[in-house]
Amino acid sequence: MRIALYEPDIAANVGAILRTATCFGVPVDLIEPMGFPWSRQAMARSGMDYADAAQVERHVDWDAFAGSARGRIVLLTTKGAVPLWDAAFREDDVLLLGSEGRGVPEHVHARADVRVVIPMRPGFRSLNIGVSAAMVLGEAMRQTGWQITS
Ligand SMILES: C[S@@+](CC[C@H](N)C(=O)[O-])C[C@H]1O[C@@H](n2cnc3c(N)ncnc32)[C@H](O)[C@@H]1O
Repeated sequence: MRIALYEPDIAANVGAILRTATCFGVPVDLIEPMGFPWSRQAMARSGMDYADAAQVERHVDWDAFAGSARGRIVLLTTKGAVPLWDAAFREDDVLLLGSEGRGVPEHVHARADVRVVIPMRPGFRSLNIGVSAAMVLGEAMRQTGWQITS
C-alpha cells in the first residue's frame, strides 16, 4: 500500500498525511509541482515531527510518477464510480489523492485503474484531503490485513 498526492497545495495537509502514513509504515509519493517549497524542515514546522522517519518519494511530474507506479492506481475522487464501502483493495494499491483546489485533471482521472468515492450527504462538495486519505487508508488496511512493521 502507498499513498500518492497529486500536486498538493497546502503544507499542513501534506504534513498531516505524512504523519498518518509514517505511523502505519506506508510510503508516500509526492507528485510535483506542489504549492509550497518542499523541505523536511517545513514538514517539521507544520507539525509533522516524524519527518525523519517518513518514507517519501518525490516525482517531478505526473508522467514521472505514472511511469514508475507499480500496482493499481486507486484514485480518491468525488467523481468516483465505486463507493468506498463496495471497494475491494489490494496490498499493492496506490491510493492517489488530488490537489486541494483542483482535484486531478481528466487524463489522470482516466488513467486510474479504480475510482473510489467516499459517500457524503447531498449538497456537500468534498472532504478535507487528509481526512479522505485516513478514511480510505484505514479501510484498505483493514481489508488487506496490512501488517505494521517497525
Ligand atoms: C479538497 S478535495 C478537492 C476538491 C476539488 N475541488 C475536486 O473537485 O476534486 C482534495 C482531495 O480529497 C479527496 N476527496 C475529498 N472528498 C472526497 C470524497 N468524498 N471521496 C473521495 N475522495 C475525496 C480527493 O482525492 C480530492 O481530490
